Amino acid sequence: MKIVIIIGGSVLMEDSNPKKFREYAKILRDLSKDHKIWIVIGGGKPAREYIALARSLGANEAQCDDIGIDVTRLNAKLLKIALGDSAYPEIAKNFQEALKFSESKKIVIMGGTEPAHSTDAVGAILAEFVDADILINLTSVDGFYDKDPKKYKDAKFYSKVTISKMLEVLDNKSMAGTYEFFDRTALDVVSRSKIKLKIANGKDPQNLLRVLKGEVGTTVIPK
Ligand SMILES: Nc1ncnc2c1ncn2[C@@H]1O[C@H](COP(=O)(O)OP(=O)(O)OP(=O)(O)O)[C@@H](O)[C@H]1O
Ligand SMILES: O=c1ccn([C@@H]2O[C@H](COP(=O)(O)O)[C@@H](O)[C@H]2O)c(=O)[nH]1
Repeated sequence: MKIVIIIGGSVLMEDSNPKKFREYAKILRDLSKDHKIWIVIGGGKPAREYIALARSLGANEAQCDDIGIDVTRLNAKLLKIALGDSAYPEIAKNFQEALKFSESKKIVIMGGTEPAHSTDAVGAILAEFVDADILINLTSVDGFYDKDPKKYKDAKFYSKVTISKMLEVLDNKSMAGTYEFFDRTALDVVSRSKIKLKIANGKDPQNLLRVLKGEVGTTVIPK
């Protein structure tokens, strides 16, 4: 299978813990023996901090996004180091490179590409570009809820959800560093190409294997 995996910065950069990187590296190495793997890494807290500082120094939104992209690529380099020989030695800067690098049979890693969307959109476009069989988004919550579960204790979990329901519920902001959960550009791409998308909690790296078996997370129905 061709698998594109988005690992949120909220997951990988949560506590600057090398154990998390090593655990992911082991699972990804094993998976790559049987599947073609592309990884997209988000920015997390470090990206928000850099963006906030840039904004307070007078940067415009595109410049703030550009700073965010740099941080996602820095995070991507950390995973590349953890993966060692199993990873392609360069971080892909665009989709053409991601496809070309995958001819090496190594795991290909990306961060952001250009301003005005999040790494969720990068993952969705990459999945479209390489004709992936599945797109997996590993984030800091168990999947989609009818409202933000970090703000509302009574939020209801959805094991299956349509894109139109997600668009109804999500408050999709479009300022640098504020794209939450799964951004609108990403949802549009998933919808137009009917990409098989699953969203799960990546804080436990083993969930990557569980989500592939359909044991955890939310399955997004492209309607
Ligand atoms: N309806 C919802 N269902 C689930 N989570 C939601 C919802 N609305 C808002 N959220 C919030 O979305 C957040 C998940 O996105 P977040 O931007 O934190 O992570 P990420 O994309 O995994 O990482 P990063 O953006 O840091 O790379 C969670 O913090 C959650 O509280
Ligand atoms: O292709 C991209 C990817 C990211 N950005 C900017 O970086 C931050 C951090 O990425 P997250 O996916 O939110 O972790 C994002 O909020 C954007 O400001 C971008 O512009 N383009």
